[in-house]
Amino acid sequence: RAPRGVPKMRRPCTFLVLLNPQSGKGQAHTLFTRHVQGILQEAGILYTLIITECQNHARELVRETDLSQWDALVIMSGDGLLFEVVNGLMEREDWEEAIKTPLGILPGGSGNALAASIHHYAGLQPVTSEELLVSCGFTLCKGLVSRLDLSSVRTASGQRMFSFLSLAWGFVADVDIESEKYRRVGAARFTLGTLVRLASLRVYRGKLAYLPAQDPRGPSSTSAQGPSPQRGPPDSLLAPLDSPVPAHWTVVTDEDFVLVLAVYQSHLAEDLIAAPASQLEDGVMHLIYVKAGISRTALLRLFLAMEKGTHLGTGCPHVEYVKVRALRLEPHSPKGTITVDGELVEYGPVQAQIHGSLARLIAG
Ligand SMILES: Nc1ncnc2c1ncn2[C@@H]1O[C@H](COP(=O)(O)OP(=O)(O)OP(=O)(O)O)[C@@H](O)[C@H]1O
Repeated sequence: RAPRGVPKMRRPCTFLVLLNPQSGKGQAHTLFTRHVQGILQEAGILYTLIITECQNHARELVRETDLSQWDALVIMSGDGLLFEVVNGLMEREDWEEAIKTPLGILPGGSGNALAASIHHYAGLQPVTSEELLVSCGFTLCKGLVSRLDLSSVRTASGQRMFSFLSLAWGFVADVDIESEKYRRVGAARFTLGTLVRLASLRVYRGKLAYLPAQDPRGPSSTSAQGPSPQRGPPDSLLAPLDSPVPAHWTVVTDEDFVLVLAVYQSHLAEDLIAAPASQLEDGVMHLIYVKAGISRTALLRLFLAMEKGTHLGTGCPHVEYVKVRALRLEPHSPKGTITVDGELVEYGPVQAQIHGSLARLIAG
């Protein structure tokens, strides 16, 4: 039975499953057939399976399709394909309705942060790989639909995207992108990437400012808002990127960082619990930043503790953690990497604000 207040999907129901055959170790289709197909059939769930052929295939498909045919859109891949689907839905004229289509995730990638987060939110013992896939398969069959926060991210060229997972700059973003070449080793790619990056640890210069979630003035909007969006809700907390941040924001005095990470789910990967306190619809971004001066050993210890989600309680003086509703990052380093949901985006000034409960997700 569904807990009180949690909507359950009607039966029989029909899913559109979008599967990226290249995700993770390139075995997503086999994994789906072996571990998920049978569970869905036994649960009486009908589905149409579409194998994505290239980048943006899923994005274009959900932008154009008649969504009334489907009770849910299910993504079997890493987090990158879900990022495409979320943005495809937000690009539609009927975005407000479209983004309420229940989404489901089946881990087929090497990171699988959202899948691991859903498993964690259900209070289950941590599992990885195929066990996580089976757990997510059962979650889909239960069909309990939760609300999901999305963050609106804006870059200097005026690009706007919607993100369900993270915004990263510095160490984490570098590891995410540099470790793509090790994707064949699966989730271990991040451990490998972390060790390689630790050997060439560097400092990232820039300015960071944020609107704390506990703003005593309450959820105030700014008077100098950015351009009104064509699609999606207005970013009422953000000033234009070429203007100063609103006066009541907190401006971080340090300008030398090792990493800046805003995460809105508990997990950053199957075995990295970056924000253990995070929930699907807590209406905040969990901002974690590490100031320059941290030793390699301390940083390694931090990542090892992150595997258990205990890193924020280690008392490391270089680590700061704050819940925010909006933030702005202005890198000074001429070159660098910024990722949104693990995907590379335009490098330069970037800002984001959380939009609580905008999307829907099948979770436990
Ligand atoms: N058939 C395909 N061939 C190549 N790329 C594809 C295909 N289908 C989707 N893509 C693209 O692959 C990218 C990576 O997908 P995704 O992040 O879901 O998997 P992954 O990279 O294996 O997972 P993870 O991020 O967990 O490592 C996405 O940007 C997606 O658009």
